[in-house]
Amino acid sequence: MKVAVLGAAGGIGQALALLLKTQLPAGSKLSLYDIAPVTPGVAVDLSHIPTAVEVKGFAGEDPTPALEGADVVLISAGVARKPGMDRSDLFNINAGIVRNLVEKCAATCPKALIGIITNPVNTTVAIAAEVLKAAGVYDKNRLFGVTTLDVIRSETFVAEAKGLNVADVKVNVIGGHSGVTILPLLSQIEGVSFSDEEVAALTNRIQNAGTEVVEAKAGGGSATLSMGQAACRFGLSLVRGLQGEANVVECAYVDGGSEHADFFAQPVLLGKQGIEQVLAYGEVSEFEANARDAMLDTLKADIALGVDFVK
Ligand SMILES: NC(=O)C1=CN([C@@H]2O[C@H](COP(=O)(O)OP(=O)(O)OC[C@H]3O[C@@H](n4cnc5c(N)ncnc54)[C@H](O)[C@@H]3O)[C@@H](O)[C@H]2O)C=CC1
Ligand SMILES: O=C([O-])CC(=O)C(=O)O
Repeated sequence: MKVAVLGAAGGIGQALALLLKTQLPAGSKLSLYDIAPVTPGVAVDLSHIPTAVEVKGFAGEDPTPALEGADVVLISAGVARKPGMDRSDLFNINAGIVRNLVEKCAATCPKALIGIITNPVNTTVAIAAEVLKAAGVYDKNRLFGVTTLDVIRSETFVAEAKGLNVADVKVNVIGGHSGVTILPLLSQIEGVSFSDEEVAALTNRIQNAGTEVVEAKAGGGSATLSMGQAACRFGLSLVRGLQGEANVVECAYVDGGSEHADFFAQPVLLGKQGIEQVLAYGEVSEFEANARDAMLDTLKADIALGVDFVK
């Protein structure tokens, strides 16, 4: 199994690469690419860790050598937020970066599963889909917006608030990956109940958790370490699905035939071809149904921005 990380010299990329070096199955290959000249050095550094995962690093303008034979491509290349910025403020720079990198994926590894981390995810995934369509290689079951950070944040915050073992807390997060489009389905969590005030406060914290990190880092970037962990969890799930493991389920932002929008984050069953089955997200509370319906104009506008950018 070969996993490529594009943006591998960045804050997320390096954390993700470290976790993949130590957690990918034995015999895997890890391919690191970034425009930053340090990237081959990041690979040399990681290569001294004694695991049976081969690491290679590539820098420069062309990601092609890193993408050859890739089964999974995780893209975190681009710029991150500073205080006062919204994720949509990243569009001007990151849209072009994602478009160019996905063009290279289409040409070099058209069957790879592609996970987009680069913000604004609601829009960059739509850009990736249009690029793949234009190249004639689009398969909706192989493209994912990585929303796992919203899931792990929800699990962490709920466990903290309710004094639970975090390993036992599972939360579906649906919608998209910014502000009001992030909707944790707290009503579904087994064995806990929340007051209306708790639901409102927890939902708000999860929706604004990215900003919480951006402000705490005070100009030094956004979430990198927790995102590295989230992307590693998601990337390993893609690999486990590809290897034929049963019952691998993750929430992700996908073109899954949702009644709500062309792309919508919801649980998907992963398999040898990427998405094996898009799963229903289940019963929701009245609060959640209202929040879901209220986000749709924002989400659809974010998607349209990406489609228009490519067309
Ligand atoms: N999906 C999610 O939940 C999350 C997404 N993000 C997003 O991930 C992205 C990366 O964040 P960080 O790693 O913190 O940023 P960073 O600035 O630390 O790293 C970005 C890396 O991308 C590289 N890069 C820029 N243009 C490139 C290109 N054309 N080809 C290859 N590499 C290129 C840079 O050299 C840099 O090493 C941002 O857009 C951020 O908003 C961040 C946190 C969570
Ligand atoms: O908030 C940001 O800019 C980075 C991000 O997507 C997150 O931490 O969820």
